[in-house]
Order: sequence, then C-alpha cells, then structure tokens
Amino acid sequence: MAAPVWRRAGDLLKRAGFAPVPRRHRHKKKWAATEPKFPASRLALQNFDMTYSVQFGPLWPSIRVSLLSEPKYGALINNFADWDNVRTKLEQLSARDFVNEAISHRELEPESRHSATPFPACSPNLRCFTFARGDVSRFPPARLGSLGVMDYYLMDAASLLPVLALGLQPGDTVLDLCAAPGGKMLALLQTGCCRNIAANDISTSRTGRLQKVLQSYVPQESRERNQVRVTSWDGRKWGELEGDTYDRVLVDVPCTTDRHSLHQDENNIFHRSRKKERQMLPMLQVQLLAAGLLATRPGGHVVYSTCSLSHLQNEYVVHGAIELLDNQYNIKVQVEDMSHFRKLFMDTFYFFPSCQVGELVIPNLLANFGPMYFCKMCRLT
Ligand SMILES: C[S@@+](CC[C@H](N)C(=O)[O-])C[C@H]1O[C@@H](n2cnc3c(N)ncnc32)[C@H](O)[C@@H]1O
Repeated sequence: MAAPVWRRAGDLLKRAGFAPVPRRHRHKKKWAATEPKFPASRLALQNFDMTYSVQFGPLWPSIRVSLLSEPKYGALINNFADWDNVRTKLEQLSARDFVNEAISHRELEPESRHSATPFPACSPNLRCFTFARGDVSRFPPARLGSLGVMDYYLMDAASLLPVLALGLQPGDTVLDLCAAPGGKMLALLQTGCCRNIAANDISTSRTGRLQKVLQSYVPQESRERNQVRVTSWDGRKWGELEGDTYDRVLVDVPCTTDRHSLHQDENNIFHRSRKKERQMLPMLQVQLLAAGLLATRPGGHVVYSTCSLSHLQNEYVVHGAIELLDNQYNIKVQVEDMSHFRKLFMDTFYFFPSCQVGELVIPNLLANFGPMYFCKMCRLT
C-alpha cells in the first residue's frame, strides 16, 4: 500500500534537506509583539473605509486611490534666497507659480475690479510652484543657493492655503501654536509681514527640526528682524500665558495625518496601543483651538487647520471651540467665509463642495495634494 500523502511529503522534504521540527518544539507563531498581523497602516485604511465611505459617499473611492498613490509637492520659493534666479529655474521645468497665477487672474476679472465688497486679502509675497494637473513630474531636491540659504522648500502645496487664508498684513504679531517641523512657519516668514512671531511646539525634538529649518532658510539678521521666538510649551495653556495678544494665530493641530497614516507604520496613530490617544484627539484639538482664540486680540484672526478628512477633527472641532469660548468666557467668534478660495485655486486643487464651515482640499489623482482642512475665524470680543 502506498504511504499516505503527508508521509510522502515529509520524505520529499527530508531528501531535499529540510529537517522536520520535532513535535515537542512546535509552537504557535506569536505575532503580536514583533510582527503585527494588521500593521497600523492597514488599520488606518480599515478605519477610513468605514468612516469616510459614509462621510464622502461616491467620492470616497477616488479619494482613497489618490491617498494610496504618490503625492504631489509644491516648491515654496525662499524669498531670502536669490528668488528671481530660482523662479527662472522652476519655470524651465514647466512648473508654475500657482499663487501668483490665481491672484493675477482674479485681478484681471472685470467683476473683481468693480466689486463693492473688497476681496478678502491673501497673505502676500508667497510664491509656490507646482506642476500642472495631470503632470506627475517631481521637483529636484532643494539646493543651497548663492546667498547661503536653501532655494526652496518642498511641501504639500495645499499646506500653503491656511497661511494664505490668514491674510497677514505688514506689522502683524503672529503666533504659530503647533509649529514644528516648520513648513507653515517658514511660509509665514516669507510674507515679510511679521513684526514678531512666536513658533511653539510641545515636542522639543520637533522644535529642534524647526530650528534647523530656520537656520537653513532664513539668514540670521532676518531671524532677528522678525523676532522669531521658538518655545516648547503645551499650547493648551497659551491663553493663560499670553491672552488677547496676537493679530494672527495659526492653530495647525496634531491629527490623524491621513495620508501619512496609510504609508508609515512607525509612529502611526492607528497603532493599537494608541487607540485612547486617537479617541482623545478631537478633545485636544478643541483645547488647542480655544487657547489660540484666547491668545488672539479682539478683532484678530485665527486659522485652524488639519491634514485629516475627518469631520470630527475639522468642523466639529471648530463648532466645539466656538461654543466653549462663548459659554466659558463670553467671547464671541465668527467663522469667515472662505469659499472664494475654491474659485481662486480651482486650477490647482480639488475642494470638497459641502463643508459646513471651512474648506477642505481632497486628494485627486490629477492633483494629488491634501487632505488639508482650514477654517478662518475672527475673534469679535
Ligand atoms: C500637524 S503638526 C504641525 C505641523 C507644522 N505646523 C508645519 O507646518 O510644519 C502638529 C504639531 O502639534 C504638536 N503638538 C501636539 N500637542 C501639542 C500641544 N499640546 N501643544 C503644542 N503643540 C502640540 C506636535 O508635536 C506636532 O508637531
């Protein structure tokens, strides 16, 4: 009688040099500690599939595939470098300054010249190059320019929108409450409007990275002229430390960093061990936004931003902070309508058309920027 299949397979393996593992040494593979069965990036995708398919309906499959694909970048020109030269080089690559293009188109429109209501100003002097829709070219890495500083900073071009929305004006005092690693702070400095700027982040290792960005991009005398102050405090306490002070405040909060969470397992907020932290995020975000509003002088402006698609981290947080300020401090805050940004930047970004408050850039394969949510507010009292 022929040997059973399992024995024949065992013989074959033995002849091929594979020693069988004695039964007493066999054990179930342990996967939890070293080799997660579900890496955090997979858990992130599961979570997004559940929540965002409801939130975005038929738009979700297109956003999903874009989030999983290579992102596009923008090259923020460093005005402290030989920027005219840098601009020429970027134009030779067929990239275009999306900010300048949008604003000059707008100025040419007859309705804007005769408009009775003034067009809310964008922060000035920002030059950011992107490749056209559907063009997936990459920028070469930034280089040290002739003036001893780096020529441009590569970032998600949608990250510039919160800074543009802040509408800086010359002489403004500015607070960047969650500033590290420093892309938006660098953009704030590029406007040339900051009388002084406080760049804060709770993480000392990340403020270290921010200091490096400053050293690489901003000459020492400009850092002194702009009076850049870097701190590592808990931003939630800022309202108590320096209340009613700043003209403009950027609150770019920690969030689920949706794109990042789908690609990096390390330090991923969807890791099982960080479930509590993730659930507490909206609460932390409300506290940070409330602190930013308290630090603003009455009449000053705040922009809240995240790189998440989640309503819970975006619109709900804005509503929550405004309610908290009203109930606990009797401070009134008004959301500003920024829907004109959708028209202004429609050649570069895809915007979600149905935000209740604020604006949301959604990733799209033809313009794979974002996600980026931003909401501008004015502190009235
Ligand atoms: C989205 S990142 C900021 C990115 C930055 N604005 C930029 O453009 O490069 C959020 C930052 O919030 C910081 N953060 C978290 N909790 C904080 C807190 N309680 N106070 C201040 N910063 C905090 C994190 O360390 C992280 O660097």
